[in-house]
Amino acid sequence: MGKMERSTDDGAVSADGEVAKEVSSRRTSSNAWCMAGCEADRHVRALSGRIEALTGISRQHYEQYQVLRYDPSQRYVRHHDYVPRPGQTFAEPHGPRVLTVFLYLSDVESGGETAFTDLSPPIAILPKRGRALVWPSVLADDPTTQDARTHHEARPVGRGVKLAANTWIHLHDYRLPNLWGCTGAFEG
Ligand SMILES: O=C(O)CCC(=O)C(=O)O
Ligand SMILES: [Fe+2]
Repeated sequence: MGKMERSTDDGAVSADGEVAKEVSSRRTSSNAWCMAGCEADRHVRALSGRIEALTGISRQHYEQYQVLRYDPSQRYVRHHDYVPRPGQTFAEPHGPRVLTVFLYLSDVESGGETAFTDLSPPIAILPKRGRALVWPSVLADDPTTQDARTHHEARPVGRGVKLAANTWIHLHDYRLPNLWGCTGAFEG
């Protein structure tokens, strides 16, 4: 796995539609990406198989696992995993993120819930090692339109360390355009 580094959030969008990654007080965790060597691990491959069985969507549609670490007081404020941009037409071959499969890799003594702020009533999920949470980012009958109900936040960790991982699943094949540098990920 890559090195743990301070997480970034989406920043300004440039004229050609590229989204800047910026360090922000909105998101204070650290993260590492599970790249080639990590993905070749048999446990990681088995995990992807389980997610394929759960979602019915091939791993070709998944971004690399993003492994997260939150120390006490670290958090991610309310946001959405699919950020629509003005005039976006989904010319991107991989399409939007349609599902998040969120994996909890540790227990936390207090805090660190994933909370869906815009549901009434809001619901909050406690981190529990081995627990997985799945939510959609788009509407079932229009998978290029954001489902605004799934805005969420990671509440600050109280005591303990929260380890978790994001699996972001796209509408179309993500791996081929990613190989060709067409997804905007991992430059620089
Ligand atoms: O840590 C959590 O509970 C949620 C993290 C999250 O929403 C994200 O990384 O996009
Ligand atoms: Fe999120």
